[in-house]
Amino acid sequence: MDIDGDFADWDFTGAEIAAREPPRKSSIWRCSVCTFCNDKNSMSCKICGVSWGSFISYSRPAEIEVDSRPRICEASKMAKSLFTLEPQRLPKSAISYELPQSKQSIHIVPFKFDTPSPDDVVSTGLKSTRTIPKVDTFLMTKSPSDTKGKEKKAKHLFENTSGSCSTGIEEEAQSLSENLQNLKFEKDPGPIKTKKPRQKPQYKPEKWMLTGQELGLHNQLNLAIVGHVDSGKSTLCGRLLHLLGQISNNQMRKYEKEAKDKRKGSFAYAWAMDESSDERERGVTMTVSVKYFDSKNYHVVLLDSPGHKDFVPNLISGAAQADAAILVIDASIGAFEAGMVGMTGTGQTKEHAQIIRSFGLEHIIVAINKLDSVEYSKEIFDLIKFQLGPFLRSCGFKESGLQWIPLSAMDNQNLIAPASDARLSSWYNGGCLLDAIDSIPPPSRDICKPLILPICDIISSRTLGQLAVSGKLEAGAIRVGSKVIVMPSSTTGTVRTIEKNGANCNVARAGDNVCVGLQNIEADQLASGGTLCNIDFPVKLDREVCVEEFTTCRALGRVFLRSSESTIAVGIVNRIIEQL
Ligand SMILES: Nc1nc2c(ncn2[C@@H]2O[C@H](COP(=O)(O)OP(=O)(O)OP(=O)(O)O)[C@@H](O)[C@H]2O)c(=O)[nH]1
Repeated sequence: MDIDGDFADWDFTGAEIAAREPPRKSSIWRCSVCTFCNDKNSMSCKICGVSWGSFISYSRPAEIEVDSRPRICEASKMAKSLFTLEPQRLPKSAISYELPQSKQSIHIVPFKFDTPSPDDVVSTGLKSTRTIPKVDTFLMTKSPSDTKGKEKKAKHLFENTSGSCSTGIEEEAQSLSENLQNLKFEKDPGPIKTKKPRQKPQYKPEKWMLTGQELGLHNQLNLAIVGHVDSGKSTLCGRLLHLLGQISNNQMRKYEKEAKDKRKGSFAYAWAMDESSDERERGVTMTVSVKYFDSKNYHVVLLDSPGHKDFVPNLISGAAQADAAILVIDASIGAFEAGMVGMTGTGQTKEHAQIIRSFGLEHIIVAINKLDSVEYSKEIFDLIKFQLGPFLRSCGFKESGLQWIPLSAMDNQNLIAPASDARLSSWYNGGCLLDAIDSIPPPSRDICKPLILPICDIISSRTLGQLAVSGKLEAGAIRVGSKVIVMPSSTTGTVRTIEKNGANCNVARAGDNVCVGLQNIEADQLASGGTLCNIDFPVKLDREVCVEEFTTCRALGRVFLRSSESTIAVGIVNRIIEQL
């Protein structure tokens, strides 16, 4: 696979990275992301801009045992640093060093965290600003033939400046030379011999697949609810469902009583979403909980995601199914900051925003919650907007894709109607949360393409039969009796039942979240991460993971690499190369 994206040291082991981090007493420090040797006085890396200071604010990394040897999970630290960059500390323009003796100048372009999203790159042709000019930044070259000359050049710079100046240029030249020595050059494998991509026959959708969209019946909006742990996501969802009649008063009274009996009275609304006893006991969402309500414009599927960092993989499976998101921010004192950075670098606000943008989501409602705990302060609302806005824009969200809604889920302020509390209504006269949801533009659906249903979960239920899979239809349509092929096991089966929005139905189309009961398939032929496909149009494969080129199917063209419980790289599949 040829993968494009933002990568953070994912090709090194934690121990290797640890070995490379210089002791602070040295005259240089080596950037753990790009390995560039920086002057001791530089607070951020001159190549990639990662802040040295951001590493030291973390507590000592956990040691884990691998093959009976202790290993330090430094990769996790590196990844965290990506999400805790402080933009104002990055060098804003290219840095030029004049080396007077050699009459040479070195021009270094700073790292910018404003890479266009994969969607922008593909659909608008935008390019990342984080490119490094070949001629100027010779340290980044990997061609062995280039290297000899450039190594000479660096040594020459070092020799010419050594001992003759005391301005830091000597150290700079030394670090250049060291950087060259530390680069490992792989033998150039030469051009890769590839087969031409297989020509697929043209797909023609059948009539029954199209009707829903043509009649305008299909306004489903899959809405992921994300945000730092305890920001109030489940409470917000529970409140909305109760206000919109999806939870009866009787049911709500039952939740209140049960929560009170367990001394967790404040979690009554969250209990509507967190249904497992483990989740209720711990007061923490662990899996993505799915509920529905109807707004003026949409049939909304709420995907309440876990906020705790241990459950980010579950959040990813929720984000993968979403069309838009609500990012919930806790406005209470200290909580917003914890979500952004946290004392131990565990703030999930940034990571979640990155993840949802990487899944191509363009519309995000920032719900600034718990304003009741700060007297509905306009200053706090503005401050959060001021601090979070630039970060969201740097992730690739456009101004037009962002909506900022002040609210209190607990006090029912500004959820489905304008705020009644004068402390909020005195300064806010914009729309409520439900208006913001209705103003999200309708998502486009690939109904006219062959079926693609990535499998999120394998489930067994009485109504669906012994074997069923759940997930969101990314493309095409499916109906009871459809023959499907399961990839990567390449086994065929028949759709026995379809469950959508908790009820049985006969047809489901792109955009629907469904549970599909299957027959004539064995359990060991199904796995999460696999894909149900049209029998004549299976996804291309050369090993046991289902991917498609991004331009063909966005959902199967995205790649996330996670290590030590952190997202360390995101990217897209540009090309699937079949080696001869
Ligand atoms: N004061 C105040 N407290 C709130 C509000 N919304 C939620 N809470 C409280 O915040 C705590 C956490 O709420 P949850 O809804 O479980 O938070 P969460 O984000 O779903 O938690 P995870 O899914 O575990 O990350 C509970 O004690 C809630 O009562 C609010 O608007 N105001």
